[in-house]
Amino acid sequence: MIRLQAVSVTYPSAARPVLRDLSLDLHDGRFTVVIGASGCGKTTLLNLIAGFLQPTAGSASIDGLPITGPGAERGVVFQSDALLPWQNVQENVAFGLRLAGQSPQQRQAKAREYLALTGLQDYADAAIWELSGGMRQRVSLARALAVDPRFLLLDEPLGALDALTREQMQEHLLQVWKTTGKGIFMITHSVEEALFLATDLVLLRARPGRVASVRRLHFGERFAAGESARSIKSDPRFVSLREEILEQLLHPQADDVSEEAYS
Ligand SMILES: Nc1ncnc2c1ncn2[C@@H]1O[C@H](COP(=O)(O)OP(=O)(O)OP(=O)(O)O)[C@@H](O)[C@H]1O
Repeated sequence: MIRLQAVSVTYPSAARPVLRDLSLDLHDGRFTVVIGASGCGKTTLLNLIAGFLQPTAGSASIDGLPITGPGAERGVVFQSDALLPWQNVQENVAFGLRLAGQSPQQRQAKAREYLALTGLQDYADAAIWELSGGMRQRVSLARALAVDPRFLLLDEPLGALDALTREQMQEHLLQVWKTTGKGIFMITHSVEEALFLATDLVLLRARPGRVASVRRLHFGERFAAGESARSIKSDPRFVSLREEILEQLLHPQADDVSEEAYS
């Protein structure tokens, strides 16, 4: 488990903390989604978990050991895909494996496995510029998965995609989550996306960033168990919760921190 305990972050150039006294647990195998107003500190939170940033106060740990930097058990996928345009799809997926010292045969086998998992088995030899935005994000996902991290950290990975591709990618992410059993931590600006994917939905308050609520949800689990996305997204409980969270984002109230459970 990854644990943030009473973390605060103040950037050297800033007078006020971006995150203050924030505590959050990320459980193995669960899909934690963070939503909050622009600038409330979501990426800062991800950077803490990834080990790119150290807290000014409080602690970030994995299995009780301090997070002191990036680690192979935490794979990161950014909004812009950061693929290497001079390498083909398979070489991009195998990139981390080469850094890990694996042989060319091992790299090829692993890359093929994760290309199949992300539905790109027919594109191993394709150039990056030949791919659509959704396919590029799937290559990024395959590259992060190939080094077999315990947790995937996704910073608004679907933000640049058109609406239809985005819905398809949401379904794809749930399938990958179900197949691999990885813990996922994801940032999104879409309330509907957050509700559909999350087992743990974290709402952040702004200035300074802190946890307003953590909800346990089961909509993504229902999709993983075979229910259709349309049926889930039109479920009255889904619709009313979407409106409730939108209202909380648009008109934040007092700083009550709550733990709630929804089906
Ligand atoms: N390296 C930095 N130095 C100084 N200030 C920073 C730095 N990185 C982020 N900030 C500031 O911290 C605040 C939170 O930024 P962050 O990117 O974490 O928020 P966010 O919720 O991810 O935003 P968005 O939803 O717009 O992507 C912003 O006001 C931002 O300007």
